[in-house]
Amino acid sequence: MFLVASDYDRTLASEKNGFTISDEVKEKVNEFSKKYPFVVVTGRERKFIDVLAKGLNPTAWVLENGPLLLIGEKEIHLVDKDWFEIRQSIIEKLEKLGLRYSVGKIIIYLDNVGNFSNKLRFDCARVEWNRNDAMIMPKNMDKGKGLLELVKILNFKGKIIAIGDSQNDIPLFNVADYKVAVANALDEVKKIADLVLDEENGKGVISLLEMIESGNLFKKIDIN
Ligand SMILES: O=C(O)COP(=O)(O)O
Repeated sequence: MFLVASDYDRTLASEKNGFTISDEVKEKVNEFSKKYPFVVVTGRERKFIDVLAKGLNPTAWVLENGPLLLIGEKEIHLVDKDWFEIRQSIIEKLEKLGLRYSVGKIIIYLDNVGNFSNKLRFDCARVEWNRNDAMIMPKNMDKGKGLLELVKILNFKGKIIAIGDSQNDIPLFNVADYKVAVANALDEVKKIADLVLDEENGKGVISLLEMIESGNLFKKIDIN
């Protein structure tokens, strides 16, 4: 038994299409998800996914980089109440720094703030990067922790195959049994992957799913 956990931006969907998922990738994932568990593990908020990935029906979602699970219409928030006080104090600091941010149901997003990385450090929160964009989130949370909570809820006990491209996928790779990087992944992600695909973005995901369905992946690895 295995489960596929896939990142969204620059993995399922490409920047070229403004991160809207292509029909080809959508159809493949929807068909695959009827046979095997397939989870999208993304930094994105639900409101963007509802538009960009309209019609995509994976087994479940891990959103906001870990703390928000979506199974069917059931939303589960993995967060302590005191986080919202902490979040408010961080927002005040961001205001003082004059940085533009947006707030999800749980986490804070900042785009294009690579130059501020040394100012974006907090004792009471974790800052996760996706290239130049930052996400500020509860300290004990990341994509890997969110996925492990989901797996418990689904009562899934098999192996995890993860696919991704960026820094925030590294904690996801850390909980996976087999790690796959798309061709457009950052070098630091490719370095720790078990398999680096020749194809970029959604084409990479399709080729991984085809390798699984044909049994070719399991000739290379013992994951069953
Ligand atoms: O950074 C984001 O908002 C989403 O990115 P991800 O799907 O690559 O995690």
